[in-house]
Amino acid sequence: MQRAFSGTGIRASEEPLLRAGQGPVLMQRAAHGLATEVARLLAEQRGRVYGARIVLLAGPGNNGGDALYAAASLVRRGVRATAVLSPAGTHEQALEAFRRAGGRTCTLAPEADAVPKADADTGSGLTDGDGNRTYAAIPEQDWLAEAAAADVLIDAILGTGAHGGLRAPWAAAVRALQQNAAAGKPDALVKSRAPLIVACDLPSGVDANTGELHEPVLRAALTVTFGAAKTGLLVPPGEGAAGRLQVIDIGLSDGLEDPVLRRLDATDLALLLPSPGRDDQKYTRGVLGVVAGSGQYPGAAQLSCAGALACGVGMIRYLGPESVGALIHTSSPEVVCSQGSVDENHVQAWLVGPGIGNADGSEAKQQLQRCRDAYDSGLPMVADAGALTVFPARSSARMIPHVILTPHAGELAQLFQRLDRDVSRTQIEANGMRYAVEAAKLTGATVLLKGATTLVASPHGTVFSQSEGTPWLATAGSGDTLAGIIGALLAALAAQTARFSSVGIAAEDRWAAIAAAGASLHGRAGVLAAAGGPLHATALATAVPEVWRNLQAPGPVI
Ligand SMILES: NC(=O)C1=CN([C@@H]2O[C@H](COP(=O)(O)OP(=O)(O)OC[C@H]3O[C@@H](n4cnc5c(N)ncnc54)[C@H](O)[C@@H]3O)[C@@H](O)[C@H]2O)[C@@H](O)CC1
Ligand SMILES: Nc1ncnc2c1ncn2[C@@H]1O[C@H](COP(=O)(O)OP(=O)(O)O)[C@@H](O)[C@H]1O
Ligand SMILES: [K+]
Repeated sequence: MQRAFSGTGIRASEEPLLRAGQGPVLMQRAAHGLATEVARLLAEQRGRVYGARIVLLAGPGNNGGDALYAAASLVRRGVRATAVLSPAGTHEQALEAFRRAGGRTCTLAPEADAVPKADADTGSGLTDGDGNRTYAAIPEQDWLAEAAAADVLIDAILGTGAHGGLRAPWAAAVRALQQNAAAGKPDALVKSRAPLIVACDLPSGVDANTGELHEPVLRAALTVTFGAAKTGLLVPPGEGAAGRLQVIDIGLSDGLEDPVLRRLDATDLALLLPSPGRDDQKYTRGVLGVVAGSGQYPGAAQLSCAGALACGVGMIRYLGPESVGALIHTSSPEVVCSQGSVDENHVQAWLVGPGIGNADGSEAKQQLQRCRDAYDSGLPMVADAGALTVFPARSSARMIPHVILTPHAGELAQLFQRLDRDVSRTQIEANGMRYAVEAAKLTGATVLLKGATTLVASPHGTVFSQSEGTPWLATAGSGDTLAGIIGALLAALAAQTARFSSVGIAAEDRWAAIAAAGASLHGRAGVLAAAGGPLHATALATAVPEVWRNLQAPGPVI
């Protein structure tokens, strides 16, 4: 399981080491990790490290220091490196090491434009191996051209010491880089693509604690982060700016306290996903009741049932209009369909809401009543789509973590409105974690906020984040399938607390873990079904069993 910590938490864990004079050692470990990852990237892209070109944007703090030390070691491997320095100052020892190695520098002008000044005491670009001036400066303005021609651009302007977004002159410098990239520079004759951006510790402008973006932010292909993952790198929208995440161990693990969030990995899924035992029969494996679909949206019911069936649910009891039941029977004859009431159906969990419509007709009213009855039954429940418009009706002082709400950002904004809290979709998209956590606290329910990174907040404060999917999942019916997957896992796993404790998840957090496992399976199924190309929701359920099989850890060879 991957764990993420707040930037402040990670800094606190560094404190005792810093007091013990270990700061330089930590920085060397960080720099070594960064240099190794950049070298790996260069080797992948170019076939070799020697002769590559990098530009680093080195801010005034330790973040810039990390990158300067890393670049110094890359220069010693034959990389041509140019550091753009902050007028506010630079980590002196790291700069010295960089210059000694033969790195080139220029310093941004303090005013709010991107025009840099060549370092005052250089000019001619000379280097000498043993004198004081062991570096060369680059002429004014040239750093932008140098950046465009580079193989890798290292963003080391701000790290965990950042307060807010980039200020002048860095903000202007980053905007200038972005404008160049948008205008199609660099010259295609020289280089076929823009430099790969590597963020040192985190992309500058991403809030390490919340994942909020303070623009301008350079979108990284790779983020090399030190000590542990910062929360902001595993939640939206920060994760989208960070690219691939590589965590470098710098020896902080002893000081790290409770993580802010967790991410289930393939091993966790293999341990958590249910598999039938010899003595099982269909009722013990979990029966899922489904209240979904309407004359207007029959497909949502079919997709939800298909998602649940793909997870090997013991049985589905479907409640809804006869016409929808007939359709479900055609695509999934194993589903038991009726028009009965919730009370008449014995199940382990309910999935309510996909495609029930919001019209006032008697059919929709009946479905909404079934949703309420399912809630009143006190059984574990997934409330999706249409059910989110009636539930929860009021802010609840009760803890109901067994109720899993699955809104996307727009639906969460509506939910907040019903709770007399004015939060817009845009605000939720800018800081998903804050609002998922707040919604879980307000409702007492488990809240799964859908998106490229899906967050699951338990009302007890635990947060999971999953991001295995593909943008191809943004297609109609994808969410219905997800609801079915989570419903099936809920029916099978709700009572199996031991399974969760075996992977370090408290019993009270198992509802959130079930939702997170569902999101992970759904994302993986999306990647498999899309295979790099388009995806339609029906293909998702079909892909789930193969994803599941691939997750199972190989058994012992007897
Ligand atoms: N503390 C440690 O023991 C270690 C720190 N490491 C590195 O050090 C970084 C943290 O270093 P620092 O605490 O020096 O902080 P930063 O390097 O993030 O930057 C702090 C400096 O930036 C300025 N600044 C803050 N916000 C700004 C803004 N919005 N616009 C412009 N300037 C701004 C501050 O005035 C300060 O001078 C980590 O991200 C990591 O890269 C690593 O070397 C590992 C060990
Ligand atoms: N850009 C994206 N990248 C990865 N997954 C996405 C992206 N956009 C949406 N998804 C996922 O696709 C699903 C869409 O659900 P939803 O919006 O409810 O669709 P629908 O209501 O049409 O079924 C969610 O699981 C969400 O996490
Ligand atoms: K950075």
